[in-house]
Amino acid sequence: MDKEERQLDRFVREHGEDGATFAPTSVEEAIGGSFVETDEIESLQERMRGWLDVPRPVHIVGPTGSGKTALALSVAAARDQPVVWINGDELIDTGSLVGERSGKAQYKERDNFVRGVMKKKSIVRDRWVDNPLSVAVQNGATLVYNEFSRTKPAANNALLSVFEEGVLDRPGQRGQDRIVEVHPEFRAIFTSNSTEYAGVHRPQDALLDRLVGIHLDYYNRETEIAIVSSRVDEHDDETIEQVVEIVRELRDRLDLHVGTRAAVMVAEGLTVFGDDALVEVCVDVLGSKAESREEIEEVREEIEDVV
Ligand SMILES: Nc1ncnc2c1ncn2[C@@H]1O[C@H](COP(=O)(O)OP(=O)(O)OP(=O)(O)O)[C@@H](O)[C@H]1O
Repeated sequence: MDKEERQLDRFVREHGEDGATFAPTSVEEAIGGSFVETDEIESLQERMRGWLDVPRPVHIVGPTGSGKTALALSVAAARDQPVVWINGDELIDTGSLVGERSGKAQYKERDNFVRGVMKKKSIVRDRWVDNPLSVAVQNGATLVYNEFSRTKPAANNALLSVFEEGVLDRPGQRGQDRIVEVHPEFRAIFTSNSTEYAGVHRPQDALLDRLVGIHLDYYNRETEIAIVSSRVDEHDDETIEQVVEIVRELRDRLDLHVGTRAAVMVAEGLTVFGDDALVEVCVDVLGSKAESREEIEEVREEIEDVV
């Protein structure tokens, strides 16, 4: 294998034949456990499924750690179609959504034009790599575009013609390959964080105009108890209920986003440090959100008061 062949071989091993990476592949993989469905969650899933059936893309907006990603993946996974995942990022550009030319592909041609004399010819061409959006629209996949408002609006412009005209423009492609038809089974679910969404990352109105927006708050008490007990099985019901009560109370009192993830983490901490360490465990779980020593001391005081 020469150098170029080795590079190509490594690229294919890392990215697959078409260059696209898809991760995570299931809701269980994304949340590291089984997905809990309560009445509250089922009713949200039903609402999302209804809009996807219309078909309209769905945008879930909610605070950090409230369960947006898990919910989006659960609805995507329940459709009998492949799921394609994109994580929004400042560095994403049009090419990383719709495909681009990436490296070279080498093809070998053998000519046997004089009997017994073999001529080998190496042809090197630009290699076209489809990326998640172009893979999803062509294969009728359900696209889950997590935190899409972190991507610069200019890159997300590629989505406008997908929803409006049912075609995807791949500017790096030439001729008739440039425009691809959107597969009739293609659907899209977007998530974004309520604080970021309202701030500097607000996506262009032309895109928001084409999405149905479903605003999530933190789940109700019953759902949070069900989620925490599904994630940490070492505790009795009473301990789980206490953890959820404390987290919900801190959520109201503190000027921090205290999501369901925090409740799961507190329950995990108690399995290691024991129930007597409840205050310390809560301080550690919320500690990374406090910006100064003074703030963490205030957080500790509130925790002690609540516990
Ligand atoms: N229905 C559910 N079943 C089981 N666990 C869940 C469920 N919903 C949320 N969780 C738990 O809560 C955590 C947070 O959920 P998720 O990652 O979906 O939140 P998010 O709102 O997307 O967070 P972020 O804004 O940080 O991306 C998950 O890691 C998982 O532990």
